[in-house]
Amino acid sequence: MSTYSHELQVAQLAVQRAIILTKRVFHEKAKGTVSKSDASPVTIGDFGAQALIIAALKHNFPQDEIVGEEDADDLRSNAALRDQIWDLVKDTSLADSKAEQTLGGPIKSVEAMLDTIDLGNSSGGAKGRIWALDPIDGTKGFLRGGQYAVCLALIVDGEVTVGVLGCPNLPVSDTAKIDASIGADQNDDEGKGVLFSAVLGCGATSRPLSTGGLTPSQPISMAPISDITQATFCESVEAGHSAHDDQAAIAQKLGITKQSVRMDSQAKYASIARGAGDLYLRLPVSETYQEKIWDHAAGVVIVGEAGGVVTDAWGKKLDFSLGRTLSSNKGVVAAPKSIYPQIAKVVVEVLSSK
Ligand SMILES: Nc1ncnc2c1ncn2[C@@H]1O[C@H](COP(=O)(O)O)[C@@H](OP(=O)(O)O)[C@H]1O
Ligand SMILES: [Mg+2]
Ligand SMILES: [Mg+2]
Ligand SMILES: [Mg+2]
Repeated sequence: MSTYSHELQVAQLAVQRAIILTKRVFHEKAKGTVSKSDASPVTIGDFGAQALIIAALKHNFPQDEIVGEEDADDLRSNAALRDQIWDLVKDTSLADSKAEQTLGGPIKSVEAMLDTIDLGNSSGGAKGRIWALDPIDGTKGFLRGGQYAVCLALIVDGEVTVGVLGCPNLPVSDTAKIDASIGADQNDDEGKGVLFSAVLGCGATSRPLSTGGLTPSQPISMAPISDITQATFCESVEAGHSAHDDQAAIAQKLGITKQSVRMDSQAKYASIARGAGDLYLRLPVSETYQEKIWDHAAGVVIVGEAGGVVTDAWGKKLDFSLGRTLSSNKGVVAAPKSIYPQIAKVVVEVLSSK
């Protein structure tokens, strides 16, 4: 077995199992949404997926730390919400019994579920093995019926080493370039659901999601691009998460004529890694906001292994060793190696002229 193959296998199966749960919630009208202290939304899907994934990690790697986005505080004071989540969690398992066994089987009780969710409370850091978990990335997209991703990465001594992104609403077929329709109204499951993975130094792959064991994978790589004016660039749907105006100015300076493709979540990283789009721009909207490690860890290693470069808006490598946030970075730029220098230069020009 090659290095990290067990970690990769567990991470892929854990994400795949969690997506069985998130898809059930996605297709329901009432998603059990509560508002967090920063006014952002969280749903029963986020809590349930975090419980299932942490349970699988703790079963296989009891010593590892976990930085998970959610905690169980709201559930300890809200019995109705807690019971709704438990109903989903206790009934979610992989259809392949060997795969389910690998993950340690079901969580034993509602109390164990709450404690498991709270195991995502690591403060992160530069030493040892730390998993970064975003149980639903793009919660606003999830609520809107758009793209979302279940994201898991292993950080070893501050370096992202394994990354897995489950994207239930991306098309299995990677032949088509993405367009504006990818961002919205994904209510039909037909031909959708992709699991992306990478191990540092070993390349990136994709495979169709399943509800049992892992399906065969294929290598992925970014699209070769010589003429930057033909590039497709991706950005968030939410104007509150990245600066649409700065991104439009950068695209214009680069001579990009195509409309940007707006989609929620790390599905943007996945889409450029498989060559369905070319660039991902995430310019900061606020001086004070610090990007969260779970919003980027998996995407960064997948894009890197697919032949891309990911830095912050000033060309600095993203530093995952500083805790739960990327406190020394601002914004994100992701692009194929060949055109990255051209883009980085224009990003700095646009930011400096403000
Ligand atoms: N002001 C801000 N700037 C950048 N990112 C923000 C932000 N406020 C929230 N976010 C993050 O943006 C993520 C979604 O990114 P995107 O816009 O690419 O879909 C959210 O993840 P969650 O949905 O997991 O909470 C959240 O962590
Ligand atoms: Mg959130
Ligand atoms: Mg997120
Ligand atoms: Mg999230």
